[in-house]
Amino acid sequence: MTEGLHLDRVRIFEGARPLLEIDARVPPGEVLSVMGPSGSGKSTLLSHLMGDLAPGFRAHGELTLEGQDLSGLPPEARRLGLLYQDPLLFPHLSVAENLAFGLRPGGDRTERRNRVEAALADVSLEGYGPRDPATLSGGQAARVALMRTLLSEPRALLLDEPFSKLDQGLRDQTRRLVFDRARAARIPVVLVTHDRADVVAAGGPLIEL
Ligand SMILES: Nc1ncnc2c1ncn2[C@@H]1O[C@H](COP(=O)(O)OP(=O)(O)OP(=O)(O)O)[C@@H](O)[C@H]1O
Repeated sequence: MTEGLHLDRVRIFEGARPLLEIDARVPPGEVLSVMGPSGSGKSTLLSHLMGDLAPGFRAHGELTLEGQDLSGLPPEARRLGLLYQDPLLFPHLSVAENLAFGLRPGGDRTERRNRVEAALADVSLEGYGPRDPATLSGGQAARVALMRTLLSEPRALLLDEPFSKLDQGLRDQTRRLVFDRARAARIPVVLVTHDRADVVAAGGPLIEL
């Protein structure tokens, strides 16, 4: 099987200290959940997938996405989407400009604007384009961040506790949105979380570090 994301005997060391070892296959549209105590290396694993390990860490093993070996690729060539706890919208750009930032190059002005507007409508934020991101609620900002990431057409989605700051109702709604979108786009997802409810909602396998 060459589809999806494969982590084959991936081992990460912090200096000489073994930090983690993981072996997993994530088919398109499926969510692999990763849990573990603080400091067990969950965020480091995502950095490794992004091709952005901090100095002092090294990794062995193979990372393959859609049959392509990721190891030799710089972060931007991997085309992965990463969402954090904080939406990290650019404060000096409007909501629409934040979304346009996610768009891949190409298409004329009208087409790009239409795609941004469609993305806003998709998450019930019609008319929010000109807004300053600072005026958005937590849930609205999370939806904009998700759409900005999806507009970049990532080949896989990496989630670092993206729901943990949302209140209960919003958390359920936002995670459903993320998982549904990933399934529809058939992109594999790696979800780092401390919340068992995320794992249940994700419906895929769980690895505990
Ligand atoms: N940028 C960095 N530079 C140096 N060491 C780091 C860096 N980021 C993390 N570490 C170290 O790497 C190890 C793993 O940390 P990591 O953040 O991956 O854990 P985590 O499982 O994501 O923890 P948490 O649940 O608290 O977010 C820890 O020993 C931590 O101190």
